[in-house]
Amino acid sequence: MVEHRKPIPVSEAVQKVIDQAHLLETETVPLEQSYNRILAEPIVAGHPVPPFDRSPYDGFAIISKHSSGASGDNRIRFDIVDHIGAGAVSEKTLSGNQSVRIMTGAPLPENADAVVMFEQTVESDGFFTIRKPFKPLENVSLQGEDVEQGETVIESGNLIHPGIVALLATFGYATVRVAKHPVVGILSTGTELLDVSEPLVPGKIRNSNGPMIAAQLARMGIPCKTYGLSVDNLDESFDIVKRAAEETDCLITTGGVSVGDFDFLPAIYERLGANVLFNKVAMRPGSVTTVAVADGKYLFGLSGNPSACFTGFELFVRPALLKMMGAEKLYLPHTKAILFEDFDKANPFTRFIRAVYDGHNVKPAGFNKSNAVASIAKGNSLIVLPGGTRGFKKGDAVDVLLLGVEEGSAEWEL
Ligand SMILES: Nc1nc2c(c(=O)[nH]1)N[C@H]1C(S)=C(S)[C@@H](COP(=O)(O)OP(=O)(O)OC[C@H]3O[C@@H](n4cnc5c(N)ncnc54)[C@H](O)[C@@H]3O)O[C@H]1N2
Ligand code: MOO
Ligand SMILES: [Mg+2]
Repeated sequence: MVEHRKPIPVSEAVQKVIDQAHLLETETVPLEQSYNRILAEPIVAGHPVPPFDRSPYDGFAIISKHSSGASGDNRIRFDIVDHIGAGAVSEKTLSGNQSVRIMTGAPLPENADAVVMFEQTVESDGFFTIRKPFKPLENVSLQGEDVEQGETVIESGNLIHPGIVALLATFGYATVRVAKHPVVGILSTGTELLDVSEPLVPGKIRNSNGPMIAAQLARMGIPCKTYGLSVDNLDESFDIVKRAAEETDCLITTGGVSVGDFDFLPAIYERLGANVLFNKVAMRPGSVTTVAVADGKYLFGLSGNPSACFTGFELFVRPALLKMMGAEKLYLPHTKAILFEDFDKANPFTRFIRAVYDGHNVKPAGFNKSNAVASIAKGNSLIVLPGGTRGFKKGDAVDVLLLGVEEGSAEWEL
């Protein structure tokens, strides 16, 4: 008799999954290898930025009070007593109408408190004149105006993106403490599966899920072990899953999780004594997505249908791996967008539709069945339509989850 499974809401399923995450250890990597890793220490400013008062322009450093009263009819003259570029420090201490010719990034000389841009002067040999008064600190980048010494600028748990790399470099982090990567395995199950280099033969298809998931992991900067293909045979599949689970923190299988005669993952979980968190989610595609935990290891049983498999990774695997790495922002970023075409199908379950989002409008990325592959290739986002609804019209505001965006969201907003 066919097993009847009880679907649970997507948000509950996501919560159940991340609740099982155990924190991985940390390691130190060279700054050049830190991109896309999860920061495992706060970035604390070891010095102010900028570290000294400096000129933001190419021009002349002056004492502002000596410019008072300057006008078109009363040009005020300053003598040039020194000349410095960025990297040099002037030995001069200004007094009266003295000035230093100074380039962008150079520290202000002693007593100077304003900078006149070249464009604001008329220059002659050894002096220049100006036609407007300057205020104290006019055209000065003050020490610490960007970051104060001792400030925690970025908290632990953030993803290291290029801006964070710049900040790390600013403070001299030649090495950075980051979360270790989880060891993730991928096993594609299905007697029908061929390797990508094999020619098609009747009844068979090429394995697209395995390479797709490896790329989804690569997008997160996470390497993987691939366990290749396994035929739908309980004993054989059990042996591979058992070994793979021992060798990894997280094993992702695809296929074999539904109620078919050759869907063996449910039996494998049982034989392993795994704790099945759920085996039915109120979502389409991916309703049969199953997640289990055995000996502290995640076993993600993603559906074999490519669109369901893709969605299952983004919704469940991604936040779980991020949580293991101590990340703060676990979820795909969410936005609202305007539906660009009618969507008349009923949504008994929450529906995730591969879609193209252009910053304002969103529309389904073509053929949108669970077994579709082209719409995964064309989409850059997922439209989310709540369960129990139907009849969305062009012009309606809908929820959208963005794919492939560096910075995630700290909240599950759906
Ligand atoms: N009687 C029922 N039948 C089905 C149900 C159900 O509730 N009752 N659920 C359907 C839903 S929904 C889905 S989704 C699929 C899920 O099936 P499985 O996860 O067990 O996956 P398979 O049966 O192994 O494969 C499904 C489909 O995907 C193709 N596939 C598998 N692996 C790959 C791969 N690595 N690369 C590309 N394509 C792959 C496979 O050939 C099948 O066409 O079950 C429904 N049935
Ligand atoms: O699990 Mo299936 O993908 O809902 O269509
Ligand atoms: Mg099946």
